[in-house]
Amino acid sequence: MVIHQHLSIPTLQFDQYLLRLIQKKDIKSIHNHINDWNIAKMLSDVPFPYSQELLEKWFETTLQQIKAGQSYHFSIIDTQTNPDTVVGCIGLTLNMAEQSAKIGYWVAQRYWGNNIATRALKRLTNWALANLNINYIHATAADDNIASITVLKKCDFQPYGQGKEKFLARAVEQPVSYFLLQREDICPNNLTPNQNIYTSKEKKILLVVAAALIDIEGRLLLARRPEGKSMAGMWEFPGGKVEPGETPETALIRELKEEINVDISKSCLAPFTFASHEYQDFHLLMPLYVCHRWKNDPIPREKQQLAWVTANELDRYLVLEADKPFIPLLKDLLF
Ligand SMILES: Nc1nc2c([nH]c(=O)n2[C@@H]2O[C@H](COP(=O)(O)OP(=O)(O)OP(=O)(O)O)[C@@H](O)[C@H]2O)c(=O)[nH]1
Repeated sequence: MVIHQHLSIPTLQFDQYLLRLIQKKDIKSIHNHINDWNIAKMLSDVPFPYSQELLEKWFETTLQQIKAGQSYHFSIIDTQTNPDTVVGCIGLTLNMAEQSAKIGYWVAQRYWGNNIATRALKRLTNWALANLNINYIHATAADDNIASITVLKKCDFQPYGQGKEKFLARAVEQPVSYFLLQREDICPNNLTPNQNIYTSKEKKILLVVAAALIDIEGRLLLARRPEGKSMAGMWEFPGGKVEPGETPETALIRELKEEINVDISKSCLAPFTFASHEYQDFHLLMPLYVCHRWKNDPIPREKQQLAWVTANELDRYLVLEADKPFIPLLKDLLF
């Protein structure tokens, strides 16, 4: 799988609700909900009244953007009432050059007070930072939109500035606040408790082993940390912690089998370089081995995405901080 190819976009569930991509059959319901002054006045690009014709045009453009992998717009569905009951919408528009996305959402007035926006925002931001090629998500809220500002703060968005923006429904410029959510805000690279910790006077040292698997076409295998793990969405080299009683090589052979189902023998592991990197809570010491031979095609066994990457493509992948010094060395090796 290559990261700029389009993802298969899942349906994202939370409690009794789900987020599924917008569909044409939602138009009528969305039109009814959004044609409400209390909703329209808070959305900068929604006029009031909002004609169905204009909404249909927005739908067409948005569906094209979704097809092109440039945006992700979901209807929020309440599964307990009716599988077609739309209670609101939430959408992300990507800025590929900045590796960022802008998020916007609304919930129909009759469903207010159920914490739906907060839960939908958490669900979508967690998924997006783990699965899209982005580093941060930003949002804008009108300063009188106290409910939305509260939702953003509950979801760990940090305020980073203020400005003025035109709101179509109000036909005036409106003071707004800007908010930002970075990967580190939702999943810091914390140390998970493990026996493999050597205490130094300063920081605990964590010994991890990793492999650069290179195939016959000269491509390198990267794995993406899945949703739920610290630093979800960042790319890394397959591997893991050295357990008590293991050598680095036996640990790596075990990890590669567990994570990607490949069988490797010790003689195929060539020490290449190492990382010695200070994270906030621990100091990582990580030998990196190069390997050209193994048995079985790598398959993701821990819900992680895998990517075979050429030297030219390497810079597009957001790798963990400790791995950054590996990239120029590996490019030299692959070219
Ligand atoms: N496997 C691997 N880990 C890396 C790399 N770079 C890097 O900083 N690490 C760090 O080394 C540690 C690896 O531990 P791990 O793979 O066993 O554990 P994990 O955090 O994925 O999950 P877990 O502790 O819940 O099992 C993590 O803190 C990870 O952030 C890398 O290229 N490969």
